[in-house]
Amino acid sequence: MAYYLEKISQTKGHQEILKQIDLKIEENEVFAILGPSGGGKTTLLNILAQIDQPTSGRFYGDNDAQPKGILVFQDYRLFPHMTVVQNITFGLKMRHIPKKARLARAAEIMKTMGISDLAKRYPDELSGGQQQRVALARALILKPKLVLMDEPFSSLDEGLRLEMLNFVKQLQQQFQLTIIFVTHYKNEAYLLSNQVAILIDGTVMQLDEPAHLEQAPANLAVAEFLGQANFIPGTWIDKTIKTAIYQGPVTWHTAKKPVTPTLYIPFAQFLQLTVSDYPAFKAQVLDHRWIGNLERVTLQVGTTVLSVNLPPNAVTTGESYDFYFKQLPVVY
Ligand SMILES: Nc1ncnc2c1ncn2[C@@H]1O[C@H](COP(=O)(O)OP(=O)(O)OP(=O)(O)O)[C@@H](O)[C@H]1O
Repeated sequence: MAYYLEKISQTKGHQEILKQIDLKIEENEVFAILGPSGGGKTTLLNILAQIDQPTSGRFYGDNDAQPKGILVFQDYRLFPHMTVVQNITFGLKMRHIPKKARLARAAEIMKTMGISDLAKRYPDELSGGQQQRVALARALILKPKLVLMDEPFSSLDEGLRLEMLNFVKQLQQQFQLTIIFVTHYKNEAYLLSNQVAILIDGTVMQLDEPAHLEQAPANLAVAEFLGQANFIPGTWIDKTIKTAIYQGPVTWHTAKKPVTPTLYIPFAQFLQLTVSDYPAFKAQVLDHRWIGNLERVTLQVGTTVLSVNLPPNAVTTGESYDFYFKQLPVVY
């Protein structure tokens, strides 16, 4: 079943927390809602979980059906007096699923999550990460129609968080689950979902693929939230922009030409040392640091300092280089 959010608004007191949210969530997909703190993510999930009523708008399934079988995944506490397999099969037992079928389903899910050998242990004999895996297995074994997850792994360290996200993805595919996943970490959203909705100030500001989001944020608010970019204020001189580091032609992704333009230079994929049709500026290298397969290079142009990602050993500290835009630079 696909799910539809139609013009959902929520007002509390005088505050308009959600403004006319329209979204469609396809069956068997992980749909990521990404946004800063206070953007309205939890308020929206509470409406989808039917804990709260919207001020206006509707949440419904195919053929106007009321969504059922919704599971909110947030409580990791395991039953301390039950073994791992008893914890995992508890929900199925409550639903009167026969023991043989319960154990078969538990065996399948435990195998996926690499916890088969923990089956007979009690929660206090497990590491934090193992407990998380059991909790995830215990929830998803119920094969809910729709799973809502509100920053479920935000308290975990990065390694464990990525591991849990991989399990979510695997279980989602194995059990054909529909998941709405809310987060303020863009990498989590990108890892889980091909379509990401950016929720800022109660408005879905962009619904897009991760790569396109980074290349062409819909507006300045989205670009600033996604971060990893330089924002240089400028003024118009006819159709060109004048900033402290660059003067020349630009383009914009917003519907209207911005009144006070801000030059947008993401760290990645916008600047290069190879000559192009779009000369940018001459800059001195202040610093360059290894960040995986690239280097984060700090540049100075006049009194402006900016950052850019370049291949390793492309530059030397103290030297000056001519930089070029890969394409016509963008303003917001
Ligand atoms: N009951 C309420 N009455 C008034 N304002 C509220 C109420 N609940 C939430 N808000 C406000 O609505 C806005 C959105 O809150 P919400 O918790 O949905 O955001 P969020 O994106 O989930 O943030 P976080 O990631 O910090 O949890 C915030 O400004 C919050 O202060």
